[in-house]
Amino acid sequence: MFAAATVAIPPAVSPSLAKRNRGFSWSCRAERISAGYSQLEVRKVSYRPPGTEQNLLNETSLTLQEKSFGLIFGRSGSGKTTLLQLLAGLSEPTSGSICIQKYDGIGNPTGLSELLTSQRVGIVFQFPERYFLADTILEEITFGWPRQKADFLLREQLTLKLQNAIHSVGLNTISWDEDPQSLSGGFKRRLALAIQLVQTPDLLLLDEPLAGLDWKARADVVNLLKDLKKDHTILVVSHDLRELCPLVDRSWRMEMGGILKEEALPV
Ligand SMILES: Nc1ncnc2c1ncn2[C@@H]1O[C@H](COP(=O)(O)OP(=O)(O)OP(=O)(O)O)[C@@H](O)[C@H]1O
Repeated sequence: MFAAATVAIPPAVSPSLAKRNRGFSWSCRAERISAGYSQLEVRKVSYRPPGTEQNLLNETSLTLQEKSFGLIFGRSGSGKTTLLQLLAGLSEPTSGSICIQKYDGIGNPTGLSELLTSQRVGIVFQFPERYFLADTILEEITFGWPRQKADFLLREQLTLKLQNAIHSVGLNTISWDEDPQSLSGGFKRRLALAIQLVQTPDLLLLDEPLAGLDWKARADVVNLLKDLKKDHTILVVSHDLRELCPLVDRSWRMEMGGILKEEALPV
């Protein structure tokens, strides 16, 4: 199940977005070359939904370096989507933490780790197109953008990023006046990705990005993810291991009860 009501809606633009753009950038290429790298660190995260008796996740840990592609696979109901929801800040871990840690060129941590905030994460849930709300592509992407006069600068920044996002998902050949529902399956997924990319997330989470697409659209989305991987840190939950295998840098199997083990893809 996916908490899909948020799918088509770009995360509300908050002051922390502007702050993030002025401050630390996880994806700063120059810094990475001269002074090491940053990575996502999920540290012994357990999760028990309020009012329930059982943990859905049990001391889940993983690390994923910036600009890497991670894939989590495993049986239905094992807790994969639950983990993505925690990473996106939609629920809070019962224990453990989710951080970004910087390292120097020889792998020593530099400074304190920072908690991963929801403003730094973009998430595309399964079947995102089911939740498109607007009549045009432009309205769909700008839905939820600040409308107040005082937010003019923020809107201007988002507009600049919009061009990049549209270009990076290959939607630039399509009129922004088109109805999102008239797009092909593959282009609907592109639109869902563009909505998230406008917010320049440090981490992009995708839940079953190939689900429900025909073979052509699946190949298109795989190629798109290959391109996005050059500039983004991507963590995917999927059952489509064979198609995604060439992109994967690290993979984990989730077992029932939310137990995560690093393991090569069984393909
Ligand atoms: N809020 C909740 N309260 C209680 N149980 C929940 C809650 N949310 C999810 N679950 C249960 O937790 C388990 C893990 O669900 P989750 O959707 O994370 O699995 P999944 O591995 O993503 O499955 P799939 O591959 O089918 O998408 C399921 O048994 C689900 O019914």
